[in-house]
Amino acid sequence: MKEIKHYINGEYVGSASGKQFDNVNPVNGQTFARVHEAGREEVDAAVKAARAALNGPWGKMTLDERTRILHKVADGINDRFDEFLEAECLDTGKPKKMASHIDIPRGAANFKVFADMIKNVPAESFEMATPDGSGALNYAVRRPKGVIGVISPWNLPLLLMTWKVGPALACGNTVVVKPSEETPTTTALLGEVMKDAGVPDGVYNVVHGFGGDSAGQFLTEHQDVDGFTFTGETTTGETIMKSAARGIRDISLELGGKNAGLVFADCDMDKAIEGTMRSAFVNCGQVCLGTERVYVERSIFDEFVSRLKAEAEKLRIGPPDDDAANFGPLVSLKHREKVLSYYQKAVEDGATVVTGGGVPDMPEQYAGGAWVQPTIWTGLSEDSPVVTDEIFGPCCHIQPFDSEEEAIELANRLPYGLASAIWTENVSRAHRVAGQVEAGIIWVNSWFLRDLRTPFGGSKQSGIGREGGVHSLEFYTEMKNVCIKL
Ligand SMILES: NC(=O)c1ccc[n+]([C@@H]2O[C@H](COP(=O)([O-])OP(=O)(O)OC[C@H]3O[C@@H](n4cnc5c(N)ncnc54)[C@H](O)[C@@H]3O)[C@@H](O)[C@H]2O)c1
Ligand SMILES: O=C/C=C/C=C(\O)C(=O)O
Repeated sequence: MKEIKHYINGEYVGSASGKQFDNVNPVNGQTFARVHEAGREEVDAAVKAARAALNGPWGKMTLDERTRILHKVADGINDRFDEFLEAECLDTGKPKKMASHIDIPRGAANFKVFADMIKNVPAESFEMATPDGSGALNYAVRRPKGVIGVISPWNLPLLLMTWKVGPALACGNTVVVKPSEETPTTTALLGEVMKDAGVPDGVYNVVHGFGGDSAGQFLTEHQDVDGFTFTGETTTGETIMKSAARGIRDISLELGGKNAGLVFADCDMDKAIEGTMRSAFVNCGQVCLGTERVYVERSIFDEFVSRLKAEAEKLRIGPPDDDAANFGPLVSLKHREKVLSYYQKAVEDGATVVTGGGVPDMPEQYAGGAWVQPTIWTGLSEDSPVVTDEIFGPCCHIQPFDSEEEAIELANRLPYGLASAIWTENVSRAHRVAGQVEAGIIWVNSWFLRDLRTPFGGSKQSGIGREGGVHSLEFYTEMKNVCIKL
């Protein structure tokens, strides 16, 4: 069986302990690879390699050389597009059609965009007067933050990992990546691309394993890591924040959400249905920005619900290779248990199940997979856990509202604040509501439309800090002010 090893100092290495875990295909529940689990020893070796590369070849490289190499990394991903696609779909079960449009191209773009950006970022300078009349000049330069610990989730594995590694390397840092235990393959494969592109050994390191009492915890506790960038659940973010506090290390946290879609009667209904369909069901609902709460103005509520139901029932469930399929399994049977527990809870709490609510019948060869039905509910109380907790599944609850004020209040009532989608053709309303919804990312008449130069992140319990554009450069560099007395 295939083995997935750590990538440390430019070499694929196994764990000294011999500990391994299964990599399971969610399409059929079968183990297709064994993954080495890092102990403190491997994590330490990876951090040491990253430190040496930072002080050595990578730190000494010119900006031009570094950015040229990062372009080669992007080209390397594109050259091996089909391998990345195959690997990502084996780990996640997602439709190849989707991964070939979103995950893999963004994996490459994340290197190009930030390599170009770092070359064009201006420096700040201030002239000042001094009592002796000679004056002084201040200028600020950016220096790499150092060794960055990157901890990434399983829902968009390559996209979300490179979203951090791209800018981190562009800024001259070195990294130790701990991908999700569910989806280690593309992060491992990227090591080969790094090597071929001429990235010096030790710049990009990968350690595999779980979170608590495993590679994730060992990495965040390692005192020679200068900062952590994490995407995942809010509770994990809290744990990482505590570890990072020791030694005063910086953090960037992109966390969970329970995002609201607000659909006004003056919307273009076709657009609102198409966008809400994607935001609730794409990637089997496993997108942090997804809409699990839909609020619809009462006069169009019935029409909206019946149209969304009709569209959800047209989703084609199937494995990654099925070109007609646009809906894959959840990432794992364990995650399906969690999602199904909310499906059950919705019924207990008195929901009307508009569609779905269970497990689809699948052909024999897929019977062991993590399949679940796309599900829509109405009629729940706003206090039901189904409406307040992030489920991270292909489901949404639709609730009517009567006024703009009420819609905003409903959107803002939870402690999360990641994203929101507003559907209206009234431009004044669009600006007004966008200004009042408490979220880091607002889309009007669209969803998941991404310009990588824009600030990306969550407010409230959905995160700390922003990545994207110059905001990534802020996190991945230290500003140093030099004051010269003239
Ligand atoms: N805000 C965003 O941009 C964004 C994007 C994608 C996903 N998410 C969130 O991610 C979650 C789904 O991903 P997940 O289930 O993989 O999240 P998770 O928090 O369970 O795991 C994420 C990563 O953290 C590691 N980890 C877990 N416990 C750890 C610990 N104690 N110390 C160090 N590392 C630890 C895991 O092994 C994994 O690599 C959802 O909550 C989703 O909203 C947020
Ligand atoms: O699941 C969450 C999706 C996050 C997307 C990004 O971080 C991005 O598009 O850069």
